[in-house]
Amino acid sequence: MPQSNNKKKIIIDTDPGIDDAMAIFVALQSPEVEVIGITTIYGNVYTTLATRNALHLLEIAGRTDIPVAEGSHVTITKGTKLRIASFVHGTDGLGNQNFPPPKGKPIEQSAADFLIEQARHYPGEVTVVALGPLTNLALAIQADPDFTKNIGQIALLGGAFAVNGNVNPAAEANIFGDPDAADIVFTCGADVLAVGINVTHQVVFTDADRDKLAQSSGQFAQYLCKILDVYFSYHHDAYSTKGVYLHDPTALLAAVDPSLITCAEGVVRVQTVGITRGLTIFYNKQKRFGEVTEWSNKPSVKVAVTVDAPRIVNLVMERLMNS
Ligand SMILES: O=c1[nH]cnc2c1ncn2[C@@H]1O[C@H](CO)[C@@H](O)[C@H]1O
Repeated sequence: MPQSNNKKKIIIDTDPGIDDAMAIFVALQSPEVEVIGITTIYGNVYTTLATRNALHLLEIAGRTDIPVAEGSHVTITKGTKLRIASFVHGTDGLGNQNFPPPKGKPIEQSAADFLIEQARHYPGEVTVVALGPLTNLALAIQADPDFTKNIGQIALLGGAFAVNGNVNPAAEANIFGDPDAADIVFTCGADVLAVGINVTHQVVFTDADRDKLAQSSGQFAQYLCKILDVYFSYHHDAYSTKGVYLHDPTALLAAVDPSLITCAEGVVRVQTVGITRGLTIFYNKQKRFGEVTEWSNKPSVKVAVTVDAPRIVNLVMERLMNS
């Protein structure tokens, strides 16, 4: 597919994952977007499998021109006790389909080095859409003092702002995966947009939507219908919603078209210890506190507060069916 220069350059940092696969396909089908790379991380699966799945998805899409850079296998504090959500996505991360291994290989560069290099190469132009724990971004921020200036935007799927989490009542899965990294990203001073489950839980892809997708001859539609079963079963068991949450496609589309959401601006800090580890606390700057707090003098970020869910579901459907 020929790429023109006025497209938004996007790197997808991802742990595929069924809704990650949807987001990747939607991105590849979005005329406003040029996917310049995929970086991988643990979360829905371990990093090695995330890399394998990213390469596989690009092969399915016929887009092996897009580089895949493998990310960290451990948290920013070198933690190895990772929480892997195979119960949401299947043990292979893609609905227990046991696809053959991809032919391609990741590039030599690490995810963090790739992020640093691309941000430096296209200053102010690259959007990172982060769909997993934020370790790679935190590593890039720590390794290169210019990264936060060079990066255009960090649009992340993470957090549960003033609602319960999905790992436990406090924490959302991506932030819980590496709370220290998340706190580094939220306070780094870059243009950060957080799309949390307070918003994505409003974007439901129903059983009827899936039936419609199944009737389409679109190649991405057909592929996704094979892998979606496990994701639907999990949602039927865990929630009383008749459908699945479109977490990752919502974050991707919000980064591409900000008119799909409204945001509040303020400072976000992340709880890194204790029973509320992974909790995201947003300070709206309405009260001038008498004393210095952990939120004082920290840069503001944007947090999504409302979403045009019908328009997102339509966009996802349209782009997957026309493939
Ligand atoms: O209940 C859950 N536990 C762990 N991970 C989940 C759950 N539901 C969805 N996700 C995964 O984590 C991100 C959203 O938090 C999404 O990427 C989704 O695939």
